Amino acid sequence: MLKYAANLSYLYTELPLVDRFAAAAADGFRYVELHEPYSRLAAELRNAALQAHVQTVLHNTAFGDFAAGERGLAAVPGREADFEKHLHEAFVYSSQLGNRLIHVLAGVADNGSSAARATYLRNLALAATEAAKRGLTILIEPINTRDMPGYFLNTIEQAADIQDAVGQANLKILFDCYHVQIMQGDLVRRFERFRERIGHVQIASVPERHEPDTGEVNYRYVLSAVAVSGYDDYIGCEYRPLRDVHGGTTAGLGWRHTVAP
Ligand SMILES: O=C(O)[C@@H](O)C(=O)CO
Ligand SMILES: [Mg+2]
Repeated sequence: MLKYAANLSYLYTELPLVDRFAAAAADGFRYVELHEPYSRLAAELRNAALQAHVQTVLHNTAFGDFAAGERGLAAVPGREADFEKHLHEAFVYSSQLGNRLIHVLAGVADNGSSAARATYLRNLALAATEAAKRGLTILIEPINTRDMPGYFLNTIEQAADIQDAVGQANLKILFDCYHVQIMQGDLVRRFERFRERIGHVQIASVPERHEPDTGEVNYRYVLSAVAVSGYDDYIGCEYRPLRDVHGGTTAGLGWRHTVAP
């Protein structure tokens, strides 16, 4: 049985963030994930999760100045001190929320640049070393260049190369099927090939990023292959509900009965 985590940055956005924990629980989710928890006090979110009896499994390091185009800082030369602040903040929230996974955002940087690569390796080594002391796993996620032009990390192969260069066991790949399908395709074979390197999976329809029972990807097939592989980490439900217009996130959860093993 795969373990599904409701992404509270995309699902239940009809509600304030603290109320989304209870909404997810009411729909049967036992796990949730977040992009940026930093707009709320960690204690407030922890209480919301505790009261709803859901476990937070993942959050990201901060985007930074989103309006100015920042999408994280790990691969951005010259911003190491700011990256370290983001990392520290992520650890503080994880100690409050209890999640063991932190997605470190690479940021916008030229992935042909040796300075950006060196900065990324330096920051990831630091993040993985500090995370290991806390029993945490650091994730890196290839993101498609259509949604995030200029983002440093775009393919699973590039992520595996970075993983090898950092060489720390608690640095894993976040395999977001939505991004992988847009950039590369061959989802099942690629998942199987990199299976041992993957620490988290996310799903959404392609190309619209709605519920996984719409769009071009056959998630019934893909998720069955993931289950058969013995994958026992989480599946993040990171989509923008199409059926919001018909009455909110809950109305679009039928896919859990039709495509989810
Ligand atoms: O796929 C995504 O966009 C996210 O998983 C993320 O963390 C960055 O926005
Ligand atoms: Mg994702």
